[in-house]
Amino acid sequence: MDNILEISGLNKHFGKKIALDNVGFNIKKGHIVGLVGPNGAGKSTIMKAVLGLIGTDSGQIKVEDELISINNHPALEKVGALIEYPGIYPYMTGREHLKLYATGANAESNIDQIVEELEMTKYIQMKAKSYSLGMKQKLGIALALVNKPEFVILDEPMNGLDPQANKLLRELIVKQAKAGTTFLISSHILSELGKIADDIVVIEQGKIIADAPIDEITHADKKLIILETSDDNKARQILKENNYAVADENKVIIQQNKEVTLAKILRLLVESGIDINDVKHQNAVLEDSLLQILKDDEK
Ligand SMILES: Nc1ncnc2c1ncn2[C@@H]1O[C@H](COP(=O)(O)OP(=O)(O)OP(=O)(O)O)[C@@H](O)[C@H]1O
Repeated sequence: MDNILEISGLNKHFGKKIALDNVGFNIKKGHIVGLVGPNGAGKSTIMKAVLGLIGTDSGQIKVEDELISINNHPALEKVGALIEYPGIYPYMTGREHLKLYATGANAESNIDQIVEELEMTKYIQMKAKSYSLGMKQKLGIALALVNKPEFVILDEPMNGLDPQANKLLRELIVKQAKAGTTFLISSHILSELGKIADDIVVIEQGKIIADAPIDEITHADKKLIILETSDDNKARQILKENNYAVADENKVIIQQNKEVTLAKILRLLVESGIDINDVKHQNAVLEDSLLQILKDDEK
């Protein structure tokens, strides 16, 4: 079986509010999947349903081919999770928290390993009441990972982390995914998610509106050409008159593809008396692609 998670036809109401509307998607083993969408779209609700923390009205969730519900979650022994704010007790040390969670014969060495990997050694023996937001967040991530689960669900794991901690977390996630661990991660920090995700699932108002490999979502095959010219306004106007799709920005930005080549664009502009001062290439970033997907869906 290739999929670690299979969700189909999932519906959930909170009173009259539809939180999940016929949600379905699968996650392949060893993949890092980003779950993205606006505030209140339904990301946390999906994660809680997968963890059997909330019931749903209808639909199916399977982890490792086993059905999950609020009353039945045998497969969840293989799952580690950080959902919203980690439950942290101020008068316990970080290490005591990890001891509460760690199970199995290798519990102590697993604790040592995750503390070292997340660079928490300096403060792991201190009471959690002295922890900063980022230190608490790291402890929450450590709790999700300490038992080396096969499937990890992280809701906004980058919250409160500084750039160095973010990098550490990214590297750890990629390393574990290479070793076979699967990740479902929600984050509003798309620049961070975009660096590690294999696949992206986009949710809006409870509906899945896109579900594809990240290269497809960001059109990695189509680069942007960014020009600096002697007259950017005139350059944009000429390109538009010649049916090129030009972004309405201060710069001159055109999406490159098989038909739209740099050579054709430069020739057209130079022949129109415009000097080219600089040419840059840029891959579309996840944030822009997501905004476009949400805009298209609105239409
Ligand atoms: N316990 C609850 N009672 C009532 N409404 C809820 C409850 N939990 C979630 N909702 C509603 O369900 C919808 C989806 O919420 P959810 O927390 O899943 O969104 P989200 O995508 O995680 O948002 P964010 O990015 O802001 O964290 C929202 O409209 C929210 O108000």
